[in-house]
Amino acid sequence: MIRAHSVEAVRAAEAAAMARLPEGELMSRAAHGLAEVAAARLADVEGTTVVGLVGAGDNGGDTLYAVAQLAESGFASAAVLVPSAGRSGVHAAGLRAAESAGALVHVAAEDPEDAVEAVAEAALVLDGIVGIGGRPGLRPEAARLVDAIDDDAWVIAVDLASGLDPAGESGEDDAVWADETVTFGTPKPVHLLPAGEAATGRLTVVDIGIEVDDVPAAVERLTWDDVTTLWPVPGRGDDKYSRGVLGVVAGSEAYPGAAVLCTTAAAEAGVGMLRYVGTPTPVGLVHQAVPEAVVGEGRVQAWVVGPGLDTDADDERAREQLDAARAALGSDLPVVVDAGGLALVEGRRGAPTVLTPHAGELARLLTRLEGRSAGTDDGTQGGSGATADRDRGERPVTGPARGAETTADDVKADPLGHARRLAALTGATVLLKGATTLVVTEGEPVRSQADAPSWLATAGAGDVLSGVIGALLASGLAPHDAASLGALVHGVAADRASGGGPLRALAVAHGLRPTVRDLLARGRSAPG
Ligand SMILES: NC(=O)C1=CN([C@@H]2O[C@H](COP(=O)(O)OP(=O)(O)OC[C@H]3O[C@@H](n4cnc5c(N)ncnc54)[C@H](OP(=O)(O)O)[C@@H]3O)[C@@H](O)[C@H]2O)[C@@H](O)CC1
Ligand SMILES: Nc1ncnc2c1ncn2[C@@H]1O[C@H](COP(=O)(O)OP(=O)(O)O)[C@@H](O)[C@H]1O
Ligand SMILES: [K+]
Repeated sequence: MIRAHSVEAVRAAEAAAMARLPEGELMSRAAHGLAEVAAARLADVEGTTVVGLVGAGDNGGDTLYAVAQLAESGFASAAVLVPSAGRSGVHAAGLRAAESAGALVHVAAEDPEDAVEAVAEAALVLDGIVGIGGRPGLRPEAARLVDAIDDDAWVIAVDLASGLDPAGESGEDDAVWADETVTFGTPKPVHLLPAGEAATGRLTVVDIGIEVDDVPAAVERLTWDDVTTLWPVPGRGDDKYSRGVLGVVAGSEAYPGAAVLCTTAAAEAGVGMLRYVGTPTPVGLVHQAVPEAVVGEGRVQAWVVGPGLDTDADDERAREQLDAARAALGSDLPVVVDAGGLALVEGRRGAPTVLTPHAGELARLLTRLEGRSAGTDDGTQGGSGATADRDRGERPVTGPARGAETTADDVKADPLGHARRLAALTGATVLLKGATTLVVTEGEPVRSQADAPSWLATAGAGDVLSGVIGALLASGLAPHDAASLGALVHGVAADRASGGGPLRALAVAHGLRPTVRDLLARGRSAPG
């Protein structure tokens, strides 16, 4: 698992490490790791010129020491000092080190044209304008230099791409766009969250000796190794019932295919048994495509409610299906709620729940639920029950006044904030789908998965995801694990099925079995 820590947690760990290490040791380790990555990359791009953009804080200090090391190694190295205070505005000892190693120094405040020219000529740029002490956005003098970076230059962000919000909460257009980020000690939330992930590029963590293993993460990302740990593997004593039965209420006369995709995915994910509840057309299709499924209600351990469900249909069979959907939501069993099922969500359920909206569905659900709670005194429905947990880097749930409309664009501009609002309002695990899929459960570190190719943005892919998560819930996984593990495996299956080319949802579903098999085999063959 990749674990990212809040700025506050990093500062505390840094203070603890500094108390037991000689002065300057942490920065020296950071700069050394940075310079090694930079030297390797200069070899890759066959470049010789490196420029460090140096800001006012320790991020600039790291960069100056790295520039010094690169100069000593024989690269044509320069430091461009960004602050308006010039030389006196940057890390003094770092500047001395760079100069005595033979690096050129360009002071933007004294000769802006010369500084721009130096930046434009670099094959490799180290962005050391700001790190975890930075406020989002770039000041004009910094932006001018960043604009001068050659399109072909390789950009390494020092700790994080300057201009991004280190907490990854707010999106920021005015930031460095890095090919690569070299961070220190532990990843920061911005590296894993939609607001900063794209501008972060490839991420390397340099071990500088700060200890965060026992510190709660703000954001987590499951990796392939976690499949071995978390995936429910049957034992000798198991039978189909003990492994977990999944009930699926999905598909309709209008959208019958969703039932096939969802049940196929659950079967491919290896669920113990499947029960399917639907109207005649999807029932016929599920019979054909998934002969393993049993049609009709019965005892189950978890439900999937909603893929392809038509909540407007009102013939008798559709009404029966909707009754089954409402009964599942009203039960004390775990439920994955997707698509049409989201329209049936009335607030908090008293049982494990995973809501799997995309941005538009999340916006509609928030608008409806917040509208309903407008003017009531019920704090649990309005989101005011959420508290800040600074250790986890979480912030209080904030948002527009209750009852205001939320749009899909609002959600896309702040996916994490909106997923948190829905989680606070419903008490459910909220899985917000997208290129980066967020899984938010109150009291848990956010999980952020980015395993899928963009080809996965195709109709029906969400129906497949709900089937995988349902299978995991039925086997007894907690909602937070089921949702994030489901997203990981769904993304990896998609990546393999795509192989760089087009993808259809059914191919993702059929790719699940070999994907899980290979990920489990990988764990078995891992050393140790
Ligand atoms: N933690 C660790 O274990 C270790 C941390 N290390 C390193 O320290 C870094 C943190 O250093 P830091 O605390 O000095 O803050 P930093 O990010 O350099 O920025 C603050 C300065 O920037 C300025 N400024 C702010 N916003 C701005 C903006 N938008 N645009 C322009 N300027 C802006 C602000 O000036 P102000 O505006 O307040 O006058 C202030 O002077 C960390 O990221 C890592 O690289 C390593 O050395 C090893 C161990
Ligand atoms: N740009 C993207 N890159 C990777 N995955 C994506 C991207 N956009 C969407 N996805 C994924 O594709 C799936 C789409 O699901 P959804 O929107 O519910 O489709 P449908 O409702 O048609 O089944 C989700 O798993 C989502 O995370
Ligand atoms: K930086």
